[in-house]
Amino acid sequence: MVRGATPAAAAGPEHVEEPVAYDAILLASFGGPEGQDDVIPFLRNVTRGRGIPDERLEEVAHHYRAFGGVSPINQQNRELKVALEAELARRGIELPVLWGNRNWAPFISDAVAEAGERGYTSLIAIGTSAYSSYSSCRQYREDYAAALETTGLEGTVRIDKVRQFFDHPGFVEPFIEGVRAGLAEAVAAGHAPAATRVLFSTHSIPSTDAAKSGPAARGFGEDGAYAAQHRAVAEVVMAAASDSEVSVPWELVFQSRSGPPTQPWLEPDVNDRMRELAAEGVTAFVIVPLGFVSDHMEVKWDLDTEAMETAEELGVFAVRTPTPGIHPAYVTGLVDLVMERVLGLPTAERPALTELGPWYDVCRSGCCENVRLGFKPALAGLLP
Ligand SMILES: CC1=C(CCC(=O)O)c2cc3nc(cc4[nH]c(cc5[nH]c(cc1n2)c(C)c5CCC(=O)O)c(CCC(=O)O)c4C)C(CCC(=O)O)=C3C
Ligand SMILES: [Fe+2]
Repeated sequence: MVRGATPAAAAGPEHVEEPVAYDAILLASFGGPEGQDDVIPFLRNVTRGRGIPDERLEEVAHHYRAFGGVSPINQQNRELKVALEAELARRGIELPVLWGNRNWAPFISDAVAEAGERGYTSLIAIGTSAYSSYSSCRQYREDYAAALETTGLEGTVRIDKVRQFFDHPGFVEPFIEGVRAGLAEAVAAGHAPAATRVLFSTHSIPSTDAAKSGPAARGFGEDGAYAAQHRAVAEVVMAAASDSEVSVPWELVFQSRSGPPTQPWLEPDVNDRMRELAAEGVTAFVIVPLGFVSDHMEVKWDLDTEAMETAEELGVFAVRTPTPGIHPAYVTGLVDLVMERVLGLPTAERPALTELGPWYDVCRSGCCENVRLGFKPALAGLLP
């Protein structure tokens, strides 16, 4: 329900829900392997039912193998959990944090089973993904529904989720600091603003997923809310991080594409674009992992390894700016996102740095559907 006739509320569908006295926070993430023997079973979990070609699986396995079969993501989530617990304690908020993953132990269903054992009946989920798309939003909502089914807790435990937080100041602030520092480095290395590019990089997704991202009724165009949200956040970051007299051009690029070559995914690829721009005379790149919350494998391999090799090959300057990780602004922001639901804050009191937000507490019907995989039950969404 919307309280107060705020312009945002008046303009669109209801964005905010009634307050709820949640019992616990469900920190939900992707999960990753923690040893060589985990790699293939993990990749089978990730690609279940998707027909990703074996060559690609081998290729991805190779990325993990190069790091001893260990993805950094689980350790990063353990650290995030500890940081959230510290911030909750500091603010005197008595909400335990349960952590579970989509593709590796501890699984989301393990965390939900534990909630059931402890007698919790309402959970507020934080998915470690900021934007709207099937992979970054709806699939988590499907996982919550599946976890309640697996554990037999349907009808006993309620799971809500915090809004997608792409434009929440706590998520955006670390990127602003990173771009400011990255631009300063490029200048210090003697690169002119006109010969410098800020490349905001995010996970490529199939064009069909992009088109379906966000509520259809809002008409985000062929790349959907996913691309619109990234562009809007990039504008905010550039405005806040740039010197008012000097303007450095920026672009949105994509990385970590998979799937068959015949299937269209969002482009351009970060490496391809670096090559084109270098040929046009660009000498410095500030690469911003805008689509990622922490330095997991997509960042460590696709940016820190591959994109840096591309830069070396081209003989250009490149710096990769930090992800939010456990930046205090991000951790505080995540707790704020939980508390706006506990308190049932009206739209006008919910911080959002772009005109696209604050995003919905409950996703609109049909939002972020996957036309390739078909319909699966999902929580925290309006029914058709
Ligand atoms: C939008 C998006 C995010 C959100 C950004 C975020 O949440 O941060 C994300 C996160 C992640 N993706 C990850 C890993 C993988 N993603 C895969 C496959 C895919 N991801 C996709 C999209 C996304 N993925 C898509 C459309 C596919 C193809 C499958 C399909 O057809 O729909 C595959 C399978 C092999 C391959 O295809 O590459 C792997 C191994 C990891 C873990 C990294 C680690 O271990 O540290 C993380 C955090
Ligand atoms: Fe992925």
